[in-house]
Amino acid sequence: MTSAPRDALEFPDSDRGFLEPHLPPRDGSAPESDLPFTTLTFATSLDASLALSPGARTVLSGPQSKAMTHYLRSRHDGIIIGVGTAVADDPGLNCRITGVGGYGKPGLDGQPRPVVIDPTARWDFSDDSKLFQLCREGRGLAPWIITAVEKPNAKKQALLEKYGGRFIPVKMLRTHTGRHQVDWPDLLVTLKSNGLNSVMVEGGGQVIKSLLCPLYMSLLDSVIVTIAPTWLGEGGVVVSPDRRFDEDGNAISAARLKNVKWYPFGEDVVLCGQIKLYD
Ligand SMILES: NC(=O)c1ccc[n+]([C@@H]2O[C@H](COP(=O)([O-])OP(=O)(O)OC[C@H]3O[C@@H](n4cnc5c(N)ncnc54)[C@H](O)[C@@H]3O)[C@@H](O)[C@H]2O)c1
Ligand SMILES: Nc1nc(=O)c(N)c(NC[C@H](O)[C@H](O)[C@H](O)COP(=O)(O)O)[nH]1
Repeated sequence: MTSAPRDALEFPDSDRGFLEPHLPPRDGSAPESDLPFTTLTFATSLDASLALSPGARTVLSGPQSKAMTHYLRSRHDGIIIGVGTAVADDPGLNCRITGVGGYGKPGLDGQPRPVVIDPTARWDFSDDSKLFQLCREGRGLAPWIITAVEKPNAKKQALLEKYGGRFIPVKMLRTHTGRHQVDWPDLLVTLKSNGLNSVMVEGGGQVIKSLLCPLYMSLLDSVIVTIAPTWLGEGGVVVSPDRRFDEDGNAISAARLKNVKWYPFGEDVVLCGQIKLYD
């Protein structure tokens, strides 16, 4: 073991057991499936906000649930975020649990692949971006950027490739409001065929909303939500999927979990479950 960096987090064995039924199998996802094991995980306030505003990095998780999120990162091959989160947070998207590669262990074993959905390749990353600092220090992997642009900016591409990352062009649909919409099954199949047997989707709001729709929610194998005891107030980035309607036109819930377990964790509570599918 090499010594762990100062930002290393501890996540004791005694805290790990409860998560096991909600995690990808240790030997990878079902080999016969084209899809990776897919977990939706995020932290929310009591008023369903992920952040104070779309551009604001907002700490919600307490120390224990933050360490839990990093443990989840060690148990997935990839982390998916939207470009809004990349721009707002300048994230590291690595795993900082003691014992993984770069945190007490040589190599990058246990480090997930960051995957950023960026339809127009607008993320203006540079050598100073946190992700690349971590790559230089041997503490994280370079991102894959999922884009609808066929020929992204050559300078950005060179920088990305210098660290072992890349742009992955995919076909995207457009919503009725003109927004890009990734074809989730297609993206997940692409990620699995590139070696990611499990992925966790961390957010932000638009990414989560796009998954929690009738067309795509069945792709989720597991949902793990940290609920922090705070209200962020109006103007936050809210997790609020589109409503569904029954055959009589009455509004019904947008999505619901089944097999639910609640675990108090420090001052937070961690909610684990699976998407309940409707007929
Ligand atoms: N609390 C948490 O767990 C958590 C997690 C992640 C992000 N956040 C916060 O959320 C905020 C960002 O959320 P947001 O909703 O503004 O941005 P986002 O991260 O969801 O990114 C939005 C952008 O990503 C792309 N995108 C998203 N979904 C897509 C899809 N299905 N198809 C194609 N492109 C898609 C689009 O370009 C869109 O403009 C930040 O403040 C961040 O700190 C919090
Ligand atoms: N679990 C969790 N609790 C939080 O309080 C919070 N703000 C996030 N946010 C999720 C987001 O996807 C990434 O955590 C950030 O983008 C930063 O990532 P890093 O920590 O730099 O690796 N996630």
